[in-house]
Amino acid sequence: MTETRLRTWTHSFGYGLTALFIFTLALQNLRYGFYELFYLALVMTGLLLSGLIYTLVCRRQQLSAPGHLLILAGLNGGLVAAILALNSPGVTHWAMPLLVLNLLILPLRRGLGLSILLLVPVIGSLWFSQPGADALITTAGLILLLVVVALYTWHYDHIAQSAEDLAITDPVTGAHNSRFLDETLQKEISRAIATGHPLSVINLSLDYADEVRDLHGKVGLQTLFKAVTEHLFGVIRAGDTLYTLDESEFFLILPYTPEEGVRVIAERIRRTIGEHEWTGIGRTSVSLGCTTRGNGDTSTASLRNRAHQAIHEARKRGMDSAWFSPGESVEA
Ligand SMILES: Nc1nc2c(ncn2[C@@H]2O[C@H](COP(=O)(O)OP(=O)(O)OP(=O)(O)O)[C@@H](O)[C@H]2O)c(=O)[nH]1
Repeated sequence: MTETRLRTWTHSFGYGLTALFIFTLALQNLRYGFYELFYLALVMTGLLLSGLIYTLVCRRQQLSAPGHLLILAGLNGGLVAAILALNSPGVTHWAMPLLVLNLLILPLRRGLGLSILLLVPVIGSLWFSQPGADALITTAGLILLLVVVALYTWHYDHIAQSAEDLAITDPVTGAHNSRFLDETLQKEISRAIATGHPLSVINLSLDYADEVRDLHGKVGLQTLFKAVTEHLFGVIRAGDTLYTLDESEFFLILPYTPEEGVRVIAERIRRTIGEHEWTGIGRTSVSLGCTTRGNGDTSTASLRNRAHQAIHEARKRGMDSAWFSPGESVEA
């Protein structure tokens, strides 16, 4: 299940169950003749149902739907106004489902902020209208509920972020993986088209990887691969992104980098890798295929293929070299 769909389900259940709960309170207050509370609960039920409808209408933009903040601010504000106006101690308990709903639906910081804004007047009115011991127990209950739900939300966000990082990261090298390459490259191509800035890429391959594997085993090759990854992270500048494709191939996306720039950085990478003494391996070298986006390049495939072919050209020239293939240009 995607995050968007999961959120649509949880938001719908959250609004739906809270609406049912508050509507039950409305009926109970009607039965006992507390008409002000009955109308308050009815308005809240209406707002909760509008939240449910909004969730279903915006189900494709659930992660960024701004209307939830308005609906929840209305619910929280309405309850605070009612607590202050009605002076009815029982109403403070209605804050409990709202605290949970704020944190279930809004991003953690906003949910926490809104809940604290709700809790301050609720707790104030408790201490004003109830005996100290009762107020203390209810205050402790409300704060405990807020802390537990906030911690749970934080924990969920943390796990979701880790899962997302794992999905786009190579577990051996810590660089991004090939799955994330096309997604990022397409975004960078669109950005380059929109802004007119140059975009270059480098496909980079370890020379003699098979020989390294035969001599030092799979572990030796992996160690070298990891060390070269770290070296590359140290050479490239902020904004460049590095991807590891298989156990001997890398890809670099270099935004805002023209042909002269990619030639400079490719040569720097080739030279520094060739000069380095690699622990357990000794000397090694790389072949690099570079290209810069031409105005005919609108897809990731054209840039990736051209950079890949440029590596073959570099290898034909005897390894340890960089080859640049110019981009495709079309008449405007
Ligand atoms: N994307 C990218 N381009 C680089 C990098 N290093 C050099 N370049 C390109 O090569 C050009 C010349 O780089 P340098 O020889 O380091 O000269 P520089 O004047 O210090 O470069 P900057 O101040 O980084 O622009 C830069 O303008 C960039 O286009 C790098 O790490 N990443």
